[in-house]
Amino acid sequence: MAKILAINAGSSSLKFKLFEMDSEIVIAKGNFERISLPEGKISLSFGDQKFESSEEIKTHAVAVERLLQLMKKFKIVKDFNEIAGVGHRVVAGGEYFQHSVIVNQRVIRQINRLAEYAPIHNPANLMGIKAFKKLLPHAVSVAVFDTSFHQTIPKTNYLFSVPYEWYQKYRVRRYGAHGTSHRYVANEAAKLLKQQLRKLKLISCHLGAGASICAIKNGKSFDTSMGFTPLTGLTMATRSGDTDIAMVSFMMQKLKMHSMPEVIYDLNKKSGLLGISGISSDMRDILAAAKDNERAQLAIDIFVKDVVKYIGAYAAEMDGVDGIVFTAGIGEHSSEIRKLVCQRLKFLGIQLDETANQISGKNLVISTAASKVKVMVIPTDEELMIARDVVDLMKQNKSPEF
Ligand SMILES: Nc1ncnc2c1ncn2[C@@H]1O[C@H](COP(=O)(O)OP(=O)(O)O)[C@@H](O)[C@H]1O
Ligand SMILES: CC(=O)OP(=O)(O)O
Ligand SMILES: [Mg+2]
Repeated sequence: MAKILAINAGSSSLKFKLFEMDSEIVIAKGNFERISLPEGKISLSFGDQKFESSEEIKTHAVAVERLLQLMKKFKIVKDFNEIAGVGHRVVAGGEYFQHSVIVNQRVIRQINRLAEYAPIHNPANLMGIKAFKKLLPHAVSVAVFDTSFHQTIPKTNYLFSVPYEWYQKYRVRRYGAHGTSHRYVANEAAKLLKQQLRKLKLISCHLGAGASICAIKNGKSFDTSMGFTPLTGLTMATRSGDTDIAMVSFMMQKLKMHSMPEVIYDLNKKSGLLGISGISSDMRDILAAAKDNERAQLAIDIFVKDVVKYIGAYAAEMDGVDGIVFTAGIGEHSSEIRKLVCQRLKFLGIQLDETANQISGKNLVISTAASKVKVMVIPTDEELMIARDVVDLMKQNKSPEF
């Protein structure tokens, strides 16, 4: 038995869970939301106690600092040395990290090198790793990569149609992201449907601030919407999703920018829901404004269209689909977006159960019994997957705690 901390830094959030392992009991959990937006939100729960606060959270570094402060203040652990292992989500592992690993100096250097593969994520992930290594030097530190699950994608689906040498020499290819989440919900979906995962064709829609869709065939990632970096695929909170990259040099000239990365920064940080609506990157703000704001409505319409487009494409690629899963911030909580998507999937024989669709944050089938494809809401649990990987690695390394 040991206490394991799982840290999940997303683009707009920092989530954590403290587990008692192997029992998987959650001792404490929390979410730092709306990082770098007005009205940041902190919510923690531990035992029967709760703490909530609205405060500005400028960066992920501020969130980590505040988390440590609150853990001390509320004595979430009596002594930090009780924590035997800390697992961190790392978005990009390239082809280098096919599985989770124990972090050492070499791993830190490699994650740093891979920052170009996830420029707005890997640096925040690394900052978390370093902060906790400093605080808990004796705990085993583990990196769990978003890209690992997608290593099963066949070449036809991961290669871009660019000179083949780009892949051979420089490993330019589709890596995808959110793999830990897609892997988790696929397993839960099979349980919910009481079927064997290896016999199912699933489409997992991870719709958060970052959003990606994954075609999962026989339990394995078969295709996914994110590309070389997490910039492509769907319209996201601040990311453009699919675009024509020829616009990059064109816009560099028009905006009198000095380098391509400046334009790519705008595609990562000023585009998507924020870029279209002009009001916010947060779907909650956009839904609230849409009634009398044409551009907010347009942002919703484009987001929904993208989700529908990828579901259609992946159903075609897999030659059918048995189940569609909605997960992550928008997918778990917005019945409105789920309804808008499902209304446009009637051609697949999908029928939404409007009452079931009111669910938020709980595993549930939200399609009717007659629906040809089962639609599900499954709250993701990247933190649990991270904690399990930490324990597995600790056992392999014969850590005394296990
Ligand atoms: N009730 C809700 N309705 C619509 N969108 C929501 C709701 N709750 C959360 N969201 C959206 O979910 C996003 C955060 O998703 P999450 O998966 O937690 O983020 P991250 O990508 O940072 O991990 C927010 O940007 C917000 O737009
Ligand atoms: C990869 C990615 O987009 O992650 P997040 O959704 O947490 O921003
Ligand atoms: Mg996330």
